[in-house]
Amino acid sequence: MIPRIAFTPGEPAGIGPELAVRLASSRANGHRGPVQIVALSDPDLLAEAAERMSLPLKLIPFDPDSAPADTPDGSLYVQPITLAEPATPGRLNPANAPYVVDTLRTAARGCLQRRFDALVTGPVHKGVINEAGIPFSGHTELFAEVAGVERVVMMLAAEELRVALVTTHLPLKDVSAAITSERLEQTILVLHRSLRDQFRLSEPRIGVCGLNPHAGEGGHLGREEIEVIEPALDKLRALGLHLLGPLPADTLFTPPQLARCDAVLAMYHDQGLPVLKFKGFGHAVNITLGLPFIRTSVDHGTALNIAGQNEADCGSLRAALAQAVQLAELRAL
Ligand SMILES: NC(=O)c1ccc[n+]([C@@H]2O[C@H](COP(=O)([O-])OP(=O)(O)OC[C@H]3O[C@@H](n4cnc5c(N)ncnc54)[C@H](O)[C@@H]3O)[C@@H](O)[C@H]2O)c1
Ligand SMILES: N[C@H](C(=O)O)[C@H](O)COP(=O)(O)O
Repeated sequence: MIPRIAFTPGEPAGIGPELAVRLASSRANGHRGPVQIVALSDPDLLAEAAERMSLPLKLIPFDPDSAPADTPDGSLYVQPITLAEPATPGRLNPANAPYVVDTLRTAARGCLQRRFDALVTGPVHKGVINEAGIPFSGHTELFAEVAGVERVVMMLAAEELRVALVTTHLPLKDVSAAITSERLEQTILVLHRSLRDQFRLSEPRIGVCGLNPHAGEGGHLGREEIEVIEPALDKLRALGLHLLGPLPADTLFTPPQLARCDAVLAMYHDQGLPVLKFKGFGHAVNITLGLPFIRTSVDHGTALNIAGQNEADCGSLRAALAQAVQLAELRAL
């Protein structure tokens, strides 16, 4: 099998175009087997990035009706989507936001139609997309909408650590109300199923963080653990799931507790992701669980401060590609 992977380089003024060029030129450091990488992008954007970086880049028109073929070194297949205006590295332009969203929607639809075996995404800038008048909180939420799936789960993985989130991109003041029994149960079931079926862990062990300091200190520092989290965990334990917690996050993220878990479930974005990124920034992978297609992504943002300067590190993108290929190969078994 030669996996056919859709790749969206993301925000055109960010480091995505450079990462695409670097991926083409040094793919051997990531996934080593044959793989067809199809960039959904403006070809001129990629060609300009390659020229700035003094690296060769051959863009091969993608033919969806041809058999999957390996990507030669220094090349990418391309499905062209045209920018509204030329992009300048480091300078956000809301006029190009519809282009970014178009690349994501087109790639996701291609996956749903089985035209691609998986999707790897580069970084987008959520702010500029909203400034353009397009409500957007992240890839995760957009792909759930395109696929018509009610509950997906964001999980980032680095080395031995996997961190999944109950809530994703929402203001901190809204987190408590968003953590309902129903949402928690659905999230844990999606995570459990993915660890078992996609990551081949026969009896996944999930460590669950509390929401409040010291997991609520017996109700003296918040009651969400008593009223929402513990009842949901009890219900799922009765179904046979191996769940640890709710434990205070600063206890669960210690080596002895982590050794007891295959994944940690954090209640909100900045409870879990800083730990994960401290452990693995630069080679961690963001994986959306619960979609009807495989989607992986980089662990970093658009890095506007270094865009166009040939400084962007491609480690996380390579890891995201390797993870997507591995999941696609496992699915094909
Ligand atoms: N996968 C995604 O689409 C994704 C992920 C995270 C953040 N974002 C978005 O990116 C935008 C900017 O976010 P931010 O500034 O908080 O985070 P950022 O990751 O863009 O930058 C944080 C720091 O890390 C550096 N950095 C990031 N990636 C790098 C790379 N590959 N090589 C070398 N250095 C790198 C940057 O230069 C910067 O100093 C926001 O709009 C945010 O929402 C998108
Ligand atoms: N929460 C992610 C992170 O901090 O790395 C990032 O914003 C990307 O999320 P999406 O894949 O949903 O865009």
